[in-house]
Amino acid sequence: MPNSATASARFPDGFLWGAATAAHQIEGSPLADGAGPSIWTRFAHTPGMIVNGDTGDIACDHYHRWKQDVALMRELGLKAYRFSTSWSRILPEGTGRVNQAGLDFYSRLVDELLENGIEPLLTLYHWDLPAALDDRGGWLNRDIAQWFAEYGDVLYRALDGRVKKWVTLNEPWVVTDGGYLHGALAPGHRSKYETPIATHNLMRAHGAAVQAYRATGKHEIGLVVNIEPKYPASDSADDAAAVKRAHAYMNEQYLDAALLGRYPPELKDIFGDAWPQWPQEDFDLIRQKLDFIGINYYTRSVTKAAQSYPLDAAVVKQPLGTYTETGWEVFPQGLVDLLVWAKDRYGNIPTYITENGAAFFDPPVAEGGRIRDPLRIDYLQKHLGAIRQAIAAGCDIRGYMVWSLLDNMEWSLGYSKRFGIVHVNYGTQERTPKDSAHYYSKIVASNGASL
Ligand SMILES: OC[C@@H]1[C@@H](O)[C@H](O)[C@@H](O)c2[nH]c(CCc3ccccc3)c[n+]21
Repeated sequence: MPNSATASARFPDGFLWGAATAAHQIEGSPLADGAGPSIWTRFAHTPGMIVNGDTGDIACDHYHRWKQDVALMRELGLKAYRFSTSWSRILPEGTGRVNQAGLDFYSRLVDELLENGIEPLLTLYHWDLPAALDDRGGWLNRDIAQWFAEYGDVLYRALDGRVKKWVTLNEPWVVTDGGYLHGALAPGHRSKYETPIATHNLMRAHGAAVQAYRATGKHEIGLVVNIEPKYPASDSADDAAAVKRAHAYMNEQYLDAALLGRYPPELKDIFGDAWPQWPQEDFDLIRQKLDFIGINYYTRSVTKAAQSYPLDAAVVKQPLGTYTETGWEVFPQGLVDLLVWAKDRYGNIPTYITENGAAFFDPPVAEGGRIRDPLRIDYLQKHLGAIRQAIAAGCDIRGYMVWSLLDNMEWSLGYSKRFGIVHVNYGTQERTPKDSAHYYSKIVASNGASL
């Protein structure tokens, strides 16, 4: 809990306060103006994959309402906006022919952001792989490193300078664990052999895209990972070993590859004969100097040894814990612990909290358009306090992007979970700032002093 030192800590001048979204979750119109389908267009139209049969065909209709959404960000006083571009809007076949209408959409969005004093943070890949590339093996095909670099290069040449903070990948761990091991996310594979291959090609593609940026880009590029602290359920040796495996698998695997040029040794134990030995030149490609990292933090996992694949570990629900609608424990101390861990392991690289937020059941829009979401306000307050503690502990945290600006399509959970600080009525597409939006707006205006 905060002490006199941390309570007096403050957010540094110029701290970048913003909100985050992702293309497939808010845009809708996935095939408009020459865009090609992504694996999420396919996955959502595959019966049984998404709760209630929801799809991203309309979502928040941001593809048409982008100007009003930027005006909303302006009203909230946001300093930055983290969004992702849809690879298959830009390159409908994934490589080769550029769809100018797709590029124009993002160019107009960036100009509108800049005209409203909002800094764009652009994520190249937030899970929506072009279906045409999945047909060619997708993340299982080593050629994807060049395909991804080519895609990045198209955007760098079109937008660098207006966009000064670039992100290659959003959460490679989720892409592989969800898309290739457990199958809950597109492309819905379930293979312990494919998972490490997808991991390695994602990281090779990350490296190739950073290399391509260094050839023409004049600003900053980084990687976004989701990390989740693992705490032992007991002081038994088995639980300690389970924590070690879970921590290596989720928290160390991708940052070690990108920043240290190696995978944690536990991965070989975890995947056994499914863990390939990769050539050194792959790590030379993967390990590229980064200007920053993005950390997406939501919760922690109290972990015990248990029969499970591949970790032989299980999460232990906390009887006295507070949980969100997605079943994640509210545990802000975990953010402090992990930021300090990352500082010590990777040498205090500039860090943005690129996602943090919660889904709670929000009441319907009350008279006068008010939506009371006290649990989300409490969640944000506690986690912003944790960031302030981490800064006081010496972590170089440069900014915070709340997840999410808008209620949106929560992947396989469809529209059943609402993470937005702004409510979306999917029938009318009306946006209504929740109490948490007004709370966050004051935080931004006071650089966290009103926390
Ligand atoms: O689930 C809320 C958000 C998603 O809407 C974002 O697109 C994604 O970047 C994101 N990552 C996480 C944490 C990792 C995670 C994702 C999905 C399922 C379980 C854990 C939470 N979220």
